[in-house]
Amino acid sequence: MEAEERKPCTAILLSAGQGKRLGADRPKQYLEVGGHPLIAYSLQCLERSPLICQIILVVGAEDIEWVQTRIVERYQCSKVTAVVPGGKERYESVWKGLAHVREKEGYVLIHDGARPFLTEEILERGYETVERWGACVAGMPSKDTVKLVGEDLTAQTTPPRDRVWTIQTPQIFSYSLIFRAYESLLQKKEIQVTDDAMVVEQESGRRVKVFEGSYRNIKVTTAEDLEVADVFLKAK
Ligand SMILES: Nc1ccn([C@@H]2O[C@H](COP(=O)(O)OP(=O)(O)OP(=O)(O)O)[C@@H](O)[C@H]2O)c(=O)n1
Ligand SMILES: C[C@](O)(CO)[C@H](O)COP(=O)(O)O
Repeated sequence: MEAEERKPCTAILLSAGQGKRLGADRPKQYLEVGGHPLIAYSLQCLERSPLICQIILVVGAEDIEWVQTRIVERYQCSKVTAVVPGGKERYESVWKGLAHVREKEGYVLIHDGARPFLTEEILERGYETVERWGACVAGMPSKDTVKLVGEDLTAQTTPPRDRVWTIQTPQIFSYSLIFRAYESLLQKKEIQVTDDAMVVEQESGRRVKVFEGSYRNIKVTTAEDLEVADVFLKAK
């Protein structure tokens, strides 16, 4: 399909986390790895992609100015139309980003700024999937056996491994679906969600399709992940 026939897709790049599990002196997405801040890698991939029309960067309130000059201007990201403050939890940051989407007839792609290895191939696969399903997430088959474990740390059940996928970002939805799902979520008193697909599953009952991400598309969460990211970047 020609690019001009395609619906516009807005990216929300999440960068308002504090990186507590990594415990560096600043949020992990701003640590320099391979000569650039981690956030710069996925940001540049989104900037270059013909599939993305607008980028919304959601950052800590205290980092807005720094991100504007040291990231957006340094990497000449002309698609970034808004650098906005996030919330305490990831879902709050997504909600704040959704308020700045211009193309309400199109798609919204949500990506973790702490996942530096986004590629055009992943974006292509995601876009093709969202065109068919309206809601999709990147994932990969689990290489390990997964067990649900009780509070006493005894194994309770072992789901068949060929049905277990670990879920990544990007997660892509039609704007109306994700906006309504988040609007409904935020009415709740108790909120326990760890990704955007969960919000859609819970609040709309819609099935979310999983498409192939990449085993390289890791999220930098702990210090070991930073070492892995460094190795991947050196191999590039
Ligand atoms: N309130 C939050 C929390 C997370 N994120 C973003 O969501 C992504 C995935 O979150 P995670 O790895 O959990 O990052 P942190 O919240 O920073 O990590 P931690 O839980 O260790 O503090 C990251 O790009 C992070 O910046 C966000 O925008 N707003
Ligand atoms: C959205 C996500 O990256 C999918 O793997 C993940 O759930 C984020 O979780 P975290 O608790 O913010 O690390």
